[in-house]
Amino acid sequence: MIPLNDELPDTPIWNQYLEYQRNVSNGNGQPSWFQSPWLYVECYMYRRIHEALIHNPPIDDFDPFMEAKIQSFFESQQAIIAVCTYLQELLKNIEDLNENQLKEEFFKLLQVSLWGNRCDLSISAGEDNSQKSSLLQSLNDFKSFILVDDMENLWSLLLNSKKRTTTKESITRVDMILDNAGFELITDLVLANFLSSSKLATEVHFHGKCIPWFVSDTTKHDFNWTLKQLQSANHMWMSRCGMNWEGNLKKGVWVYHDHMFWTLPHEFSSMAQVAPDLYAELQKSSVIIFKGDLNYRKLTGDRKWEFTVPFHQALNKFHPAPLCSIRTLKAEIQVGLKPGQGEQLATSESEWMINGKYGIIQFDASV
Ligand SMILES: O=P(O)(O)OC[C@@]1(O)O[C@H](CO)[C@@H](O)[C@@H]1O
Ligand SMILES: [Mn+2]
Repeated sequence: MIPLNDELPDTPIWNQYLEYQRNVSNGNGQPSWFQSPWLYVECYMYRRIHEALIHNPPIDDFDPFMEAKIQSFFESQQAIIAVCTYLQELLKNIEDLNENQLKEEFFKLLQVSLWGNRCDLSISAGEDNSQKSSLLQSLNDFKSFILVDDMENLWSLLLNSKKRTTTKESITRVDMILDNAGFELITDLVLANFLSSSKLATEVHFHGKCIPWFVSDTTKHDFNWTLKQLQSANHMWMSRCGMNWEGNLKKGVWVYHDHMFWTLPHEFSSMAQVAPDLYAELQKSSVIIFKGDLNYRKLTGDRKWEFTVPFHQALNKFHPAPLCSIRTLKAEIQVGLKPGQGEQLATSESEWMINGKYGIIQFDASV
């Protein structure tokens, strides 16, 4: 690993982090691909690709993963139509739903967003990994693969907040730390639309990446491209979604943010120190939803925790607001399991932590 040699705002932070890695390697030589922590070297690789491009105008804003992301979007077309159609049908009578019905729909869309996280192009090394079938019919079959299910906690928080939101001024703000573009992003936007339309949230703030990242992660360009694509689709409900979502952004009930911290190698327990402005922004949130596996690795510091360690402990004092991780398991890290749960899974399925078949919706309330 060598220092970065470009002039981006995050360059000094990356180079300081390299120094830090040199110091912690305890004289075991230079930080390097096979010796240094995987989280660091993997992030570094994506940042080095970006550096190579930065040095080569006019392709300095080229996204080498754009083609794969676009292809994956089109390959998921049928599944996208299915969720957009489901949402639009649901919105027709959302005002008439009672509390239980609303909760049932919320749980469904949370699970769709969870399984949407299977579609990531980093784990498949850029190969096709799109959603081919409609997820909605399969949710019951997948239920037993949810290893930690804190959907009730998330629901109670949002419902209580909605009940308090009687005056016009009170705000329920949901922040979504986005992961992959393509089908997963659509499922996140569908969930956000449901939250806004049911008034479970008065504001939704999305957070994307500043540079191409882990192949399929959402950049501002991907976000805008997706909305335009939906709008111009030859399908009524897809295009309705695209129109409404752009409308929400224009009205300011939805806000898109990016911050360089999301493309640094740091674990989130360093955020308050490394990016105090972002930490302060997240403190305004009623609940933060972290999508995906990489965010889970950064939430827990990518450490080899015992499976039964409480999520709160693994967060290592990262508590800007109540938060919830929604991820399918693709990296060998998991906390907050019941005693024996992890060991049992390991005996029946050696790849349970890395094959994306299992998922969690894991909540931490305390600030
Ligand atoms: O964050 P995501 O999109 O859910 O997953 C990203 C990911 O596939 O990338 C790495 C492999 O390259 C793993 O850490 C992780 O499983
Ligand atoms: Mn990703």
